Amino acid sequence: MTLQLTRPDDWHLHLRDGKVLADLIPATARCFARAIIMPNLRPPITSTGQALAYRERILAARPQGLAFEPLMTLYLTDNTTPEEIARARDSGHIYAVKLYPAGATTNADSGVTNLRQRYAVLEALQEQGLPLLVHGEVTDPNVDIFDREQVFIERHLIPLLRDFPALRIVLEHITTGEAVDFIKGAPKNIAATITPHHLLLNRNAMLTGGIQPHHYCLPVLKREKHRQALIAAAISGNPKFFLGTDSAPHAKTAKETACGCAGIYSSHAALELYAEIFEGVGALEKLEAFTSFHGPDFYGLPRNQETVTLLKTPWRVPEKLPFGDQILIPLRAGTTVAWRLAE
Ligand SMILES: NC(=O)N[C@@H](CC(=O)O)C(=O)O
Ligand SMILES: [Zn+2]
Ligand SMILES: [Zn+2]
Repeated sequence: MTLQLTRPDDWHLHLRDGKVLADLIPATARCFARAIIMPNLRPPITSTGQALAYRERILAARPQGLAFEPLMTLYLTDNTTPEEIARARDSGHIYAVKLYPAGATTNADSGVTNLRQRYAVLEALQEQGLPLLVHGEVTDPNVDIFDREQVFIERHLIPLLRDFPALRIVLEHITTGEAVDFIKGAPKNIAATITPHHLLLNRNAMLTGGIQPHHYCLPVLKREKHRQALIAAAISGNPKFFLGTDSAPHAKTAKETACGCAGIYSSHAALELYAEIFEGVGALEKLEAFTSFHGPDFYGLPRNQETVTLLKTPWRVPEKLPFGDQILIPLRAGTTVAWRLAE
């Protein structure tokens, strides 16, 4: 059995920087034509100049003969100016601005401390037509970690929509039924990405049989009923939901330690795993729109012209992958994946 799809794009990717770029890019470039490159480096990508330099480093590490195009983003801080947003827009290479509530996730300590004080910059985004990508979790220590997405929607996202009705917003890596319902009911300038891991796993995968650090990510995995709601959204054909892997590699040593960091690496098998999920619920005919149409349509970019082919050829995911001087443990390490991308 084979499946032909318009070449997809990854609308949420962490490529990191430095030596590891050369290890990471091939897995994405073999499959995806473009990817939104998240800016949460250390230090973060906060200026147009930094984003353009980072883009050059990515292009330099790109394997020969692969046409992969990185779509750059800026990291919103308390110091981002409206002028920087205009510069970003004019550069032609920056496609969005990322909001990390300060401290919400990996490398988010330079994030926004008070959204209400950033209204001049949000105004500029709305005017320039650049989407705001949101890590949608509150950091309030009094809010249970499993509720942080839902509370973010109530406290921050709903007021944001009201105050900036023309701003395009992507609620990244949604994890709850509440987020699905919110997105479905929101105006058409609001969309969401869904990761393979949140479609495949519930929180048992992180907390049974001993703690499973390679299944720890943010927003944290949720209950089964939320996973079911995400699957229903992904296969619904609703153009507000599209592919974003949030593939977020960390060295094995940084995951398998006290205070291990958040992030799951999936680029090595991302499209294959989405196919597995859609096939599992008898919805393969809905896969292409989710992987290849809804994202570019939302961003106002052309859909890709070429196609990719998935073969029903089971293969075994390696136990580990190279990551600069270190190694990383990929999602589904050592297990079989049913679909394989044709070379
Ligand atoms: N998703 C994660 O758990 N981690 C991401 C950051 C993010 O996307 O929130 C990372 O950069 O490692
Ligand atoms: Zn995030
Ligand atoms: Zn991410």
